[in-house]
Amino acid sequence: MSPSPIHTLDKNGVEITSVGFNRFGFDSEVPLDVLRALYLRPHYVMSSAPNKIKDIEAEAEEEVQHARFTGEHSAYQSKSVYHPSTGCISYTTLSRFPPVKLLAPSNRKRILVTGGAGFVGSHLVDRLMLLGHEVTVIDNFFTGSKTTVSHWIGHPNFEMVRHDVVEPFMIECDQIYHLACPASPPHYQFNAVKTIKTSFMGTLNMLGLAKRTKARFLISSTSEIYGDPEVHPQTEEYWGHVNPIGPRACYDEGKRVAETLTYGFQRQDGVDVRVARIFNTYGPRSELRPS
Ligand SMILES: O=C(O)[C@H]1O[C@H](OP(=O)(O)OP(=O)(O)OC[C@H]2O[C@@H](n3ccc(=O)[nH]c3=O)[C@H](O)[C@@H]2O)[C@H](O)[C@@H](O)[C@@H]1O
Repeated sequence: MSPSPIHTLDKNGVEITSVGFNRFGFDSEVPLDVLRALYLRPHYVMSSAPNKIKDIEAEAEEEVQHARFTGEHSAYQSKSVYHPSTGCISYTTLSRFPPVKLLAPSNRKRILVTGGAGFVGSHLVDRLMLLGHEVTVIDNFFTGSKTTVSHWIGHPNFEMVRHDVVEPFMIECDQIYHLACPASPPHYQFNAVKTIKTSFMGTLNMLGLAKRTKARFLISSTSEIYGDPEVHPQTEEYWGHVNPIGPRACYDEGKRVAETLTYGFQRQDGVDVRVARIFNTYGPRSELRPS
């Protein structure tokens, strides 16, 4: 038999079922059991016992006790469970997230990922989140989709902003991964001027941010900077063979100028930079069409 619900009485012995008031056209009345559902359950839980049966029993008992105060509103609260054996912490709000490492604040980086809703970006976001960092994604969703990172939305370490990198973006961060750019021929040729503007202005804005915040900066470049190469395989010393006015130039030359900017900021301003020239990639979340 489940324990009887808890009733709170006022000084006249009348049960209190709500707080706030509804008068003068202003309604601030909230049922008490809804409020209790939000604040009564312990938010932070330590779990050292991998014993599943014990955990399930303890959780069931907690549910019963919680339901005595909260009636039908028992599932409204977030919870954080720390597992000392793996050093991970699981956060639960209304949905449950994969466990991420619990890092000491000094090891936890504030990381900005531009283009983080895209194919490569979303896998990077997964990795950084699982490692326990704080990740902010900015993306204009031109080719990316919120669904690629929707499993992190609501997580306390995750933020997503709809923003076009051609406009400046101000944030305090320790690292910047700059991936925002249309990457497949139909996408980058859709608006060639915008593509090269994104590469140039976007990279300039992100390098400016890296300079101001002293953030480490990585840009995802491309094997296309080699153009139509005369050397196979291409080594980093090879400078490429690019047609500057051809239909692919907006992407190829855009990434080349982005690399030039990146090394310019390194030489002039001491920005800590990395360039990753990505060759053809595919996998889960990539589009099922040739690119
Ligand atoms: O292989 C490569 O060379 C490319 O790899 C990735 O591109 P990928 O993940 O394959 O492509 P998408 O899935 O289209 O991701 C690009 C992301 O940038 C975003 N984006 C695009 C254009 C723009 O102006 N702003 C912007 O935020 C898109 O919405 C998308 O989320 C990198 O994001 C590119 O910078 C890199 O050039």
